[in-house]
Amino acid sequence: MMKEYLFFCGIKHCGKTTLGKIIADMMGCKCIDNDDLAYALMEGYPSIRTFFREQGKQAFMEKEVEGLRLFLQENKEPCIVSLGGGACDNEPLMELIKYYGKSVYLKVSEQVLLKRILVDGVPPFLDVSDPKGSFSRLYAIRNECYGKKCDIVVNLPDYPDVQDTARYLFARL
Ligand SMILES: Nc1ncnc2c1ncn2[C@@H]1O[C@H](COP(=O)(O)OP(=O)(O)OP(=O)(O)O)[C@@H](O)[C@H]1O
Ligand SMILES: O=C(O)C1=C[C@@H](O)[C@@H](O)[C@H](O)C1
Ligand SMILES: [Mg+2]
Repeated sequence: MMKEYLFFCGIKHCGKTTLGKIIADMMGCKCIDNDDLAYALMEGYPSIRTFFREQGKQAFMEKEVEGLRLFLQENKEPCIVSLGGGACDNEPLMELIKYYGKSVYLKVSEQVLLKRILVDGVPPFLDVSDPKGSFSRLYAIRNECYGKKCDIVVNLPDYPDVQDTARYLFARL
Protein backbone atom coordinates (compact mmCIF):
# COMPACT_ATOMS: atom_id res chain seq x y z
CA MET A 1 0.00 0.00 0.00
CA MET A 2 1.24 3.47 -0.82
CA LYS A 3 0.15 6.63 0.95
CA GLU A 4 1.65 9.09 -1.50
CA TYR A 5 -1.45 9.83 -3.50
CA LEU A 6 -3.04 13.22 -3.85
CA PHE A 7 -6.68 13.07 -4.90
CA PHE A 8 -7.96 16.25 -6.55
CA CYS A 9 -11.67 16.69 -5.93
CA GLY A 10 -14.22 19.32 -6.80
CA ILE A 11 -17.24 20.49 -8.69
CA LYS A 12 -17.31 20.32 -12.49
CA HIS A 13 -14.70 22.51 -14.20
CA CYS A 14 -12.91 23.58 -11.02
CA GLY A 15 -9.65 22.62 -12.74
CA LYS A 16 -8.96 19.07 -11.50
CA THR A 17 -7.50 17.94 -14.82
CA THR A 18 -5.69 21.17 -15.77
CA LEU A 19 -4.18 21.77 -12.34
CA GLY A 20 -3.57 18.06 -11.78
CA LYS A 21 -1.28 17.96 -14.82
CA ILE A 22 0.59 21.16 -13.93
CA ILE A 23 1.10 20.16 -10.28
CA ALA A 24 2.19 16.66 -11.32
CA ASP A 25 4.85 18.25 -13.55
CA MET A 26 5.99 20.43 -10.64
CA MET A 27 6.22 17.37 -8.39
CA GLY A 28 7.74 15.12 -11.03
CA CYS A 29 4.98 12.55 -10.80
CA LYS A 30 2.18 11.43 -13.08
CA CYS A 31 -1.45 12.48 -13.11
CA ILE A 32 -4.35 10.12 -13.76
CA ASP A 33 -8.02 10.93 -14.30
CA ASN A 34 -10.41 8.61 -12.53
CA ASP A 35 -13.07 9.22 -15.20
CA ASP A 36 -10.60 7.61 -17.66
CA LEU A 37 -10.01 4.65 -15.31
CA ALA A 38 -13.78 4.15 -15.00
CA TYR A 39 -14.38 4.60 -18.72
CA ALA A 40 -11.83 1.88 -19.53
CA LEU A 41 -14.25 -0.55 -17.88
CA MET A 42 -17.30 0.56 -19.91
CA GLU A 43 -16.92 -1.80 -22.83
CA GLY A 44 -19.04 -0.97 -25.86
CA TYR A 45 -20.05 2.50 -24.69
CA PRO A 46 -19.00 5.49 -26.81
CA SER A 47 -18.74 7.83 -23.81
CA ILE A 48 -19.18 8.14 -20.06
CA ARG A 49 -22.23 10.25 -20.72
CA THR A 50 -23.90 7.42 -22.68
CA PHE A 51 -23.02 4.83 -20.02
CA PHE A 52 -24.35 7.14 -17.30
CA ARG A 53 -27.58 7.78 -19.17
CA GLU A 54 -28.22 4.10 -20.01
CA GLN A 55 -26.93 2.36 -16.87
CA GLY A 56 -27.54 5.02 -14.25
CA LYS A 57 -25.55 6.74 -11.55
CA GLN A 58 -25.11 3.70 -9.29
CA ALA A 59 -23.54 1.64 -12.10
CA PHE A 60 -21.27 4.57 -12.94
CA MET A 61 -20.16 4.91 -9.31
CA GLU A 62 -19.32 1.19 -9.19
CA LYS A 63 -17.08 1.65 -12.25
CA GLU A 64 -15.38 4.61 -10.53
CA VAL A 65 -14.53 2.42 -7.55
CA GLU A 66 -13.49 -0.60 -9.61
CA GLY A 67 -11.31 1.51 -11.93
CA LEU A 68 -9.54 3.18 -9.04
CA ARG A 69 -9.11 -0.05 -7.10
CA LEU A 70 -7.46 -1.78 -10.06
CA PHE A 71 -5.17 1.19 -10.63
CA LEU A 72 -4.14 1.40 -6.98
CA GLN A 73 -3.34 -2.32 -6.91
CA GLU A 74 -0.96 -2.04 -9.85
CA ASN A 75 0.57 1.42 -9.53
CA LYS A 76 3.80 1.73 -7.61
CA GLU A 77 4.64 5.43 -8.05
CA PRO A 78 3.49 8.62 -6.35
CA CYS A 79 0.62 10.07 -8.32
CA ILE A 80 -2.07 12.72 -8.52
CA VAL A 81 -5.53 11.33 -9.23
CA SER A 82 -8.18 13.74 -10.52
CA LEU A 83 -11.60 12.46 -9.49
CA GLY A 84 -14.93 12.88 -11.29
CA GLY A 85 -17.14 15.82 -10.33
CA GLY A 86 -19.65 13.62 -8.48
CA ALA A 87 -17.10 11.71 -6.39
CA CYS A 88 -18.47 13.16 -3.14
CA ASP A 89 -21.67 11.11 -3.63
CA ASN A 90 -19.68 7.89 -3.91
CA GLU A 91 -19.11 6.71 -0.34
CA PRO A 92 -16.99 3.60 -1.16
CA LEU A 93 -14.79 5.75 -3.41
CA MET A 94 -14.28 8.35 -0.68
CA GLU A 95 -13.39 5.56 1.77
CA LEU A 96 -10.82 4.21 -0.68
CA ILE A 97 -9.14 7.57 -1.19
CA LYS A 98 -9.05 8.20 2.56
CA TYR A 99 -7.10 4.97 2.96
CA TYR A 100 -4.65 5.62 0.13
CA GLY A 101 -3.84 9.31 0.42
CA LYS A 102 -4.87 12.89 0.89
CA SER A 103 -7.93 14.47 -0.71
CA VAL A 104 -7.83 18.09 -1.83
CA TYR A 105 -10.98 20.06 -2.56
CA LEU A 106 -10.25 22.61 -5.28
CA LYS A 107 -12.80 25.20 -4.33
CA VAL A 108 -13.83 27.71 -6.99
CA SER A 109 -16.68 30.20 -6.73
CA GLU A 110 -20.09 29.33 -8.14
CA GLN A 111 -20.00 32.31 -10.53
CA VAL A 112 -16.63 31.36 -12.04
CA LEU A 113 -17.64 27.71 -12.46
CA LEU A 114 -20.96 28.51 -14.11
CA LYS A 115 -19.22 30.77 -16.60
CA ARG A 116 -16.71 28.02 -17.48
CA ILE A 117 -19.41 25.34 -17.76
CA LEU A 118 -21.65 27.38 -20.03
CA VAL A 119 -18.87 27.97 -22.56
CA ASP A 120 -19.87 24.65 -24.15
CA GLY A 121 -23.62 25.18 -23.74
CA VAL A 122 -25.94 23.83 -21.03
CA PRO A 123 -24.76 20.35 -19.95
CA PRO A 124 -27.36 17.56 -19.49
CA PHE A 125 -27.16 17.60 -15.69
CA LEU A 126 -28.49 21.18 -15.58
CA ASP A 127 -32.01 22.38 -16.30
CA VAL A 128 -32.00 24.12 -19.71
CA SER A 129 -34.81 26.39 -18.60
CA ASP A 130 -32.89 27.44 -15.48
CA PRO A 131 -29.16 26.64 -15.78
CA LYS A 132 -28.15 29.24 -13.19
CA GLY A 133 -30.67 28.09 -10.55
CA SER A 134 -30.07 24.37 -11.10
CA PHE A 135 -26.30 24.84 -10.92
CA SER A 136 -26.70 26.94 -7.80
CA ARG A 137 -28.53 24.07 -6.05
CA LEU A 138 -25.96 21.50 -7.17
CA TYR A 139 -23.11 23.79 -6.09
CA ALA A 140 -24.57 24.24 -2.60
CA ILE A 141 -24.87 20.48 -2.03
CA ARG A 142 -21.48 19.51 -3.44
CA ASN A 143 -19.60 22.41 -1.89
CA GLU A 144 -20.80 21.33 1.55
CA CYS A 145 -20.04 17.69 0.84
CA TYR A 146 -16.47 18.25 -0.43
CA GLY A 147 -15.84 20.74 2.34
CA LYS A 148 -16.72 18.10 4.94
CA LYS A 149 -15.09 15.07 3.34
CA CYS A 150 -11.78 16.36 2.00
CA ASP A 151 -8.59 16.57 4.06
CA ILE A 152 -7.58 19.93 2.59
CA VAL A 153 -9.76 22.70 1.18
CA VAL A 154 -8.00 25.22 -1.08
CA ASN A 155 -9.93 28.34 -2.05
CA LEU A 156 -8.54 28.90 -5.51
CA PRO A 157 -8.14 32.49 -6.66
CA ASP A 158 -9.36 33.31 -10.17
CA TYR A 159 -6.01 34.46 -11.56
CA PRO A 160 -5.94 35.17 -15.29
CA ASP A 161 -2.92 32.87 -15.67
CA VAL A 162 -3.58 29.26 -14.65
CA GLN A 163 0.14 28.81 -13.90
CA ASP A 164 -0.23 31.37 -11.09
CA THR A 165 -3.23 29.44 -9.75
CA ALA A 166 -1.15 26.25 -9.88
CA ARG A 167 1.68 27.89 -7.90
CA TYR A 168 -0.88 29.09 -5.32
CA LEU A 169 -2.24 25.56 -5.00
CA PHE A 170 1.21 23.93 -4.88
CA ALA A 171 2.18 26.13 -1.92
CA ARG A 172 -0.79 24.81 0.06
CA LEU A 173 -0.41 21.07 -0.49
N1 LIG B 1 -7.50 28.26 -12.96
C1 LIG B 1 -8.13 28.34 -14.13
N2 LIG B 1 -8.23 29.54 -14.75
C2 LIG B 1 -8.88 29.63 -15.91
N3 LIG B 1 -9.46 28.60 -16.57
C3 LIG B 1 -9.39 27.40 -16.00
C4 LIG B 1 -8.72 27.20 -14.75
N4 LIG B 1 -8.81 25.90 -14.42
C5 LIG B 1 -9.51 25.32 -15.42
N5 LIG B 1 -9.84 26.20 -16.35
C6 LIG B 1 -10.60 25.94 -17.59
O1 LIG B 1 -11.85 25.38 -17.19
C7 LIG B 1 -12.19 24.29 -18.04
C8 LIG B 1 -12.30 23.02 -17.20
O2 LIG B 1 -11.03 22.70 -16.67
P1 LIG B 1 -10.69 21.20 -16.26
O3 LIG B 1 -11.05 20.30 -17.38
O4 LIG B 1 -9.28 21.20 -15.81
O5 LIG B 1 -11.67 21.03 -15.05
P2 LIG B 1 -12.15 19.68 -14.36
O6 LIG B 1 -12.38 20.01 -12.93
O7 LIG B 1 -11.19 18.58 -14.69
O8 LIG B 1 -13.52 19.47 -15.12
P3 LIG B 1 -14.43 18.15 -15.16
O9 LIG B 1 -15.13 18.13 -13.84
O10 LIG B 1 -15.35 18.41 -16.31
O11 LIG B 1 -13.51 16.96 -15.36
C9 LIG B 1 -11.09 24.21 -19.10
O12 LIG B 1 -11.53 24.93 -20.22
C10 LIG B 1 -9.92 24.89 -18.44
O13 LIG B 1 -9.06 25.49 -19.38
O1 LIG C 1 -20.52 15.94 -11.87
C1 LIG C 1 -20.80 14.73 -12.07
O2 LIG C 1 -21.74 14.17 -11.49
C2 LIG C 1 -19.96 13.94 -12.97
C3 LIG C 1 -18.82 14.50 -13.50
C4 LIG C 1 -17.91 13.79 -14.43
O3 LIG C 1 -16.57 14.07 -14.10
C5 LIG C 1 -18.14 12.28 -14.43
O4 LIG C 1 -17.50 11.69 -13.33
C6 LIG C 1 -19.60 11.92 -14.43
O5 LIG C 1 -20.14 12.34 -15.66
C7 LIG C 1 -20.35 12.55 -13.26
MG1 LIG D 1 -11.47 16.67 -15.54
